[in-house]
Amino acid sequence: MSGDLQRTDQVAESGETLIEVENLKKYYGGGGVFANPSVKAVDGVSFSIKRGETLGLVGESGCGKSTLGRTLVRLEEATEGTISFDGTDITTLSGEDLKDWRRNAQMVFQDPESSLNDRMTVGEIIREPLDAHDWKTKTERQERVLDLLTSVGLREEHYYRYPHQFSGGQRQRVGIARALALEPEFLVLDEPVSALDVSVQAKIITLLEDLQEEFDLTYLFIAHDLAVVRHICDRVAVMYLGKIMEISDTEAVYENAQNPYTQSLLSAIPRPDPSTSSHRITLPGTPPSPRDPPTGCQFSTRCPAKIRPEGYDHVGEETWDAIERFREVVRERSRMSLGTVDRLKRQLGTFSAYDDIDETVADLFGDLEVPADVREEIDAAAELVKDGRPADARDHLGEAFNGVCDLQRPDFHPVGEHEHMSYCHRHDAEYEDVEPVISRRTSDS
Ligand SMILES: Nc1ncnc2c1ncn2[C@@H]1O[C@H](COP(=O)(O)OP(=O)(O)OP(=O)(O)O)[C@@H](O)[C@H]1O
Repeated sequence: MSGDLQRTDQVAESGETLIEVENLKKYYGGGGVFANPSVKAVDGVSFSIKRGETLGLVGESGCGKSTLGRTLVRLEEATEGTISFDGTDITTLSGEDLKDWRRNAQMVFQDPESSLNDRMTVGEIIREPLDAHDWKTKTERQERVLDLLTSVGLREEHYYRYPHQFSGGQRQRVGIARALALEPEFLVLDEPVSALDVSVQAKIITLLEDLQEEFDLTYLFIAHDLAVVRHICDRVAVMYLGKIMEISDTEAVYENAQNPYTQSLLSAIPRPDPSTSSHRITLPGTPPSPRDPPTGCQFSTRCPAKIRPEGYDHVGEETWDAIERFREVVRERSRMSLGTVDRLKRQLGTFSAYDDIDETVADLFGDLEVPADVREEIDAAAELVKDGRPADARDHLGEAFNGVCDLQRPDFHPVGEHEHMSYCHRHDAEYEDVEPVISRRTSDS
């Protein structure tokens, strides 16, 4: 861990920004009268990466990590926003300018199995980008490939072998050598070790760290594995449904998370020191579809610290929790056509047992004390569902129970030293802080 701290200090000392991302969006599809709504894979993110640092990007599957990484290296066109690389907005580059810039930013993919062309030798694979960019002479390219093979811990004689003759770890070394061929400054490492055995993972991580030092590289490190991220990254960004929820120095995020989503993610990791306080937070339901994200905070449908609207102080925590779950059921019903009911029931897991809405209501509220005003709204919504109008039921519940988290996008608030930022309404002075709310709600359950 001391090595990590040292590295953070070095980066902080240099402090020069290499990449500055402003309000970046990447939407897929949409457009046209009959098209489905677009998939909002990345939905307005802003952050920067300093030269020489490793920024980790974590979050559940489908939250937009790969799309963000691919957009940063222009494998995807941004829908909106800017990516300034060393002061130049690269979202508008085209032709020769784009080709020239591409040398600077490369990507290493998760699956070394499928990302390497099995009909080419390892040497050809690594040489390909050099050929494509007409890099120096043929002999110099050959020499460059031999140097790269050594740099990534392979041997010169591997030049004439084929990827299928290699182990997963060796193939990933080839992928890394190829990414380094044109001497880039920036690498997006998209789950570079997730497909490898644990013992091999450590070797590849060490290699990436050594290469970073040797070639002065800047990394965006995308990962599911929070332990790996903690080890290798100087700073971490936490993503949910296309949005960055929190970003700061790695230790600040792991030891002093401010955002309810980050706290939920981290609460799932067993802590080495059981004496430190932590609450296990179990998130209800599944993330909403990026085609139909919530109007307010992206995390509002599952947030353990969600702000209640005024006028409901008389409702107990458990009853309020049941209201939120009921809203989730109705929301899901409003999204599906009748033909997809069965598929949805299977997907919804805990909600799958509820064949009709009365049973759902009985199951969620049966044992609870439900004030009359709440009961009235729930019953009215249940009637609308029975009438085959789940969208009206959803709107009815919205009018009754929507609060600021449902209705408004939060700001990205500074929440501590080292440019620690978090996306949550609770950082507004008028609301109670995240921590006491979560500890109260999780100790009640
Ligand atoms: N080419 C595409 N066309 C349409 N939708 C896409 C496309 N690529 C990704 N998506 C959608 O965008 C969303 C974000 O996907 P993305 O792969 O970026 O997430 P991720 O966090 O990297 O997930 P994973 O960890 O599983 O790779 C998902 O809903 C995905 O289905």
